[in-house]
Amino acid sequence: MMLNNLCKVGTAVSRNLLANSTVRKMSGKILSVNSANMDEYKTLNIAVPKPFVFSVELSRPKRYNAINKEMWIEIKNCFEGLSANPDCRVIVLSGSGKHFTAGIDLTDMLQLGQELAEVEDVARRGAYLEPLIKLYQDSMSSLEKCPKPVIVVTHSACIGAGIDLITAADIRYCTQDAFFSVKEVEIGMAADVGTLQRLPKAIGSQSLARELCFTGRKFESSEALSSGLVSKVFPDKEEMLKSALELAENIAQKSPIAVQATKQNLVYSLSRPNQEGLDQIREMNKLYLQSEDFAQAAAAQLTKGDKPVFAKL
Ligand SMILES: CC/C=C\C=C\CC(=O)SCCNC(=O)CCNC(=O)[C@H](O)C(C)(C)COP(=O)(O)OP(=O)(O)OC[C@H]1O[C@@H](n2cnc3c(N)ncnc32)[C@H](O)[C@@H]1OP(=O)(O)O
Repeated sequence: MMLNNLCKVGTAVSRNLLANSTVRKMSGKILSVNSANMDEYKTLNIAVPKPFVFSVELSRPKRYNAINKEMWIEIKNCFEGLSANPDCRVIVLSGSGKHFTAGIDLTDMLQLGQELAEVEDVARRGAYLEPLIKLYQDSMSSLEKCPKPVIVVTHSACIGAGIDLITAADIRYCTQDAFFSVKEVEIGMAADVGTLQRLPKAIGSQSLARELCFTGRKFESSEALSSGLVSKVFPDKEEMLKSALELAENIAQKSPIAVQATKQNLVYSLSRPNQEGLDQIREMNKLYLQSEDFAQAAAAQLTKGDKPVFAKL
């Protein structure tokens, strides 16, 4: 394989020297989030601000982007659609209006309470709730399962379900005025759609994660930064979005095979022994090291040539 790869690198070196960019045949996959149906979402604004970069904006500004049932469903559909969309390599997730999100829509919850009250038997109420909780869990997990990196940018409030959402993303930025709260205990419930699983890993301190989850106390951007929940703090939303888009553009120019395999292996390795992570990446790379991307990118590094242009994936 090594010999084969070296040959490929050699071929790619000469190809790169002859032509700095390669035109690739485009994939003809059927997409769930493509330019034709991007406008169909009621609670999300979807745009393509840069090549291969999608922006997804929570868009219920009058309700502070409180997540109602429609938004839970749309988040899931959107990220599942983008997972399969070869035109999408990186996603920037933001919130419109005054706050990033006020968490779950509490009026939806009241409505749910009324619906449950109409079901007499406790086991049947449980059977009604179980698939709903599963749907909401799958909605948040769709960010983590999406093989494309998700950069989330939060401003002002990020509460309750907002923490479930952002901890399922890959990279988190916030503004100076941002504040956070794992508010579930305050509304009398244990967080059940991802925070308890992902927050301790995101910040690396079980002690702090547990304190935040048991108390629901509000914490500011400075503590989000020092704890590792976010990796950068910006003076305002405009600067944050600009920087997130630059980062997204940078990632989008790299081999989609390399980036997506990297995300998949990072996510896979998070909750497994190192050996299992190594086994998975070995299985993936025995295929991916034979791809044109590897040959092209390695050749460009070797010759200090122009940035390669990678085919859609
Ligand atoms: C299966 C279950 C899955 C997931 C469960 C997740 C649990 C959670 O998400 S727990 C967290 C729930 N959210 C909250 O407790 C947030 C409560 N709201 C606030 O703390 C504040 O409103 C704020 C978001 C910090 C904004 O403050 P401020 O800017 O001062 O505005 P307000 O005057 O407080 O509110 C204006 C307006 O918005 C309504 N509103 C706020 N949050 C929600 C919400 N989560 N759901 C529905 N509506 C919300 C608030 O009631 C006001 O409404 P008016 O009609 O204007 O009075």
